[in-house]
Amino acid sequence: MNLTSDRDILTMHTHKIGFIGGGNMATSLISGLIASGHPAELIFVSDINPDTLATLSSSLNINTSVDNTVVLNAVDIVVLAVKPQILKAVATAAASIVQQKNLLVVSIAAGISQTSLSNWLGNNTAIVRCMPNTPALVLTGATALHANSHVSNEQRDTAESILRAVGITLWVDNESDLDAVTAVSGSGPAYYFLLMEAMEKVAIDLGLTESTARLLVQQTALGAAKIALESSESPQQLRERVTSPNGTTQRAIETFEQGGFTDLVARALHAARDRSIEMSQQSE
Ligand SMILES: NC(=O)C1=CN([C@@H]2O[C@H](COP(=O)(O)OP(=O)(O)OC[C@H]3O[C@@H](n4cnc5c(N)ncnc54)[C@H](OP(=O)(O)O)[C@@H]3O)[C@@H](O)[C@H]2O)C=CC1
Ligand SMILES: O=C(O)[C@@H]1CCC=N1
Repeated sequence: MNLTSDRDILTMHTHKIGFIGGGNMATSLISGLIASGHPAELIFVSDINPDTLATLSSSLNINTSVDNTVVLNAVDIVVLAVKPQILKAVATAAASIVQQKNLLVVSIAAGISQTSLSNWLGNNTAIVRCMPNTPALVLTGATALHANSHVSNEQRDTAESILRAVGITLWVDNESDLDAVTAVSGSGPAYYFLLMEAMEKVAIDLGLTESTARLLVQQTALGAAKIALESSESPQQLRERVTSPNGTTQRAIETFEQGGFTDLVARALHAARDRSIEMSQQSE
């Protein structure tokens, strides 16, 4: 947790926060909020799936309803956490309560623009669009936020303090930067998991047991991330420190580069960024 002031703590612990959609991301955010001290009784979630709600209710002791309007009526802030494809229907149905109660709306949907959200929720709605990531579950999330012109400074602080309870936060002035953020940190955990998945498989092929392979891969990922965060050196310098001349790492890195690793990473992130833009255009 990275709270910076008593005001942050007060803000996040007294607001009634609602989540529409109780899936992967909402669960990460809610778990993180509770782990960081937000009272469970001030958290409300709605979802179309009663089983999802039953699990959330029993594991986290929060308020649940299959009816989105029950949650909208109960809260001060609503986090829209459904899939982008169904956000239009959910937002349009929420619009009258959002306007009536002047709710602050926080959208975590990838590729849904401020323009679309305003069109669906009402043009004067205070909307913070943000892009978190799943490490929020373990209070190590990274979230970029963008506020529209109807969001007051106090509302900016409130929205940020919710996300800051589950990791680091930063604001982007240009909404279009969220497309790049989505490609880097929104989708990013999956890239590291893909590498871990591949390394684990090969470690087993090389003769290690499954449990040994997993433990070594996990601890190596943790160690690399920790040293990168704590060191003043760049990733390139840190990589070079591991790479003894003509040693094992050099052989592996050369193999990665011969396979076009850096170019492949570039193509993957461009593809994710382009998909985010495409989704925004399709939603408008
Ligand atoms: N997953 C990630 O890493 C990240 C996701 N995001 C964004 O977060 C949002 C949620 O993603 P994620 O949590 O992965 O998705 P999930 O599918 O896990 O969660 C969405 C939930 O909403 C439920 N739902 C569907 N229709 C409705 C409805 N009409 N009213 C209420 N709830 C409904 C779904 O139920 P059912 O499954 O039964 O349809 C599901 O439980 C997306 O917009 C995504 O772009 C942002 C950053 C990272
Ligand atoms: O894959 C997606 O579209 C979402 C957005 C970022 C992570 N998951």
